[in-house]
Amino acid sequence: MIRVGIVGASGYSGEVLVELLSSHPGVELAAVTSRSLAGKPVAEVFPRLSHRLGSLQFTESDASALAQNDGLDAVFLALPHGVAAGFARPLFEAGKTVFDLSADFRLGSPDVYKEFYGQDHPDPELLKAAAYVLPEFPLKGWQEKPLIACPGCYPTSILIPLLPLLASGTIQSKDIIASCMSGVSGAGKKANEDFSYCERTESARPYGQPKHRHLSEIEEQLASAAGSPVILQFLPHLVPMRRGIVTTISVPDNGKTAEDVLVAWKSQYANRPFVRILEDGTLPESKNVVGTNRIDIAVRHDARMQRLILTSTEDNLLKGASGQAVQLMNLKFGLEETIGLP
Ligand SMILES: NC(=O)C1=CN([C@@H]2O[C@H](COP(=O)(O)OP(=O)(O)OC[C@H]3O[C@@H](n4cnc5c(N)ncnc54)[C@H](OP(=O)(O)O)[C@@H]3O)[C@@H](O)[C@H]2O)C=CC1
Ligand SMILES: CC(=O)N[C@@H](CCC(=O)OP(=O)(O)O)C(=O)O
Repeated sequence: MIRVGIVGASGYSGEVLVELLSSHPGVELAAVTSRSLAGKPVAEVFPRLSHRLGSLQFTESDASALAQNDGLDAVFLALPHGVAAGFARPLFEAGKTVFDLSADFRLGSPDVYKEFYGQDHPDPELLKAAAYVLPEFPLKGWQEKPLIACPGCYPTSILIPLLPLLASGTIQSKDIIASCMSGVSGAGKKANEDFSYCERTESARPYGQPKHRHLSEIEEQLASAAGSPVILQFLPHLVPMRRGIVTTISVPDNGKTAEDVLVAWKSQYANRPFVRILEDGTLPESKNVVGTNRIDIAVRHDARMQRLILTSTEDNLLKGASGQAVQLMNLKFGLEETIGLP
């Protein structure tokens, strides 16, 4: 059994981690923390999961107490960026495996972090210990790293379609446009008028354009696959759904067809359980993946514009966050990749 803890479990991704890890057959959920819920039974806060939570209680989000807890092998950080790094350091020094859902260890350079996140990196030295891992496109040897940076939600929806195409030279690294729609849970559990029911129901809007913070992570990963710098236009939108991301990418066809894209995708994803390539004429739709750890992808060729259209959809809280983190835990600890995942 892997003994795990979740920090920041009162938030959206933390709750999904509680849901997944409390029913995972290879895991003992040993610690669940929150500043606002410390002392409360977890079963009382999440009644729909109460049948499998026993007498587990929320404890304070205290980094040194978690580091000193010999009953923990791995800890999931479901905390805001800037905060997560402060927890990662003591856990790392205590020899725990850390799965960080925030952006604190996703970038190679503290300068790029500062440019896109508007603050100094909290622990630049620790960046060297971290590995950014998209499970379908892993770096060699990542399992040896003690600190795993889980990819962001939008980045996952963009990288899965694009990485194999850039790595294989099917497309080139110029003039790529990604337009994405996210459900409101993507913003976290914010008590903010902009995310209230009346503001968001039946109303969608663009935001974060033209320089959303996820561009840094997306461009870094695309450049590493392409072997040269990549600049992307990223157009996020907030839409009235609870969960889900729908992404449409437009890219020059480089003389290639939809069939060429399918060949590159299949060679990368043929045996990957959570990537479904739609070849039956249907297009990705969020309702078909929400509640699962899957990402659906499809391609169309626009002969008039000489461009390829790549589409994807995922659940931002599963494949875009907590599901992907559990998938990474499975792989890191040598379990079957799909175990405990919907
Ligand atoms: N929502 C999504 O779709 C995705 C989120 N992520 C990332 O995962 C992380 C968590 O996101 P999400 O669950 O949405 O966020 P939420 O805002 O829903 O939850 C974050 C939790 O962190 C705790 N927290 C906040 N500030 C502090 C602090 N200073 N010290 C200790 N704990 C703190 C809070 O719990 P309390 O106040 O009870 O302690 C809060 O409930 C973020 O970094 C986010 O960017 C990644 C991919 C997708
Ligand atoms: C709808 C919405 O607001 N989404 C968030 C991104 C989701 C998220 O939490 O970002 P990470 O993947 O980096 O952790 C945003 O645009 O900032």
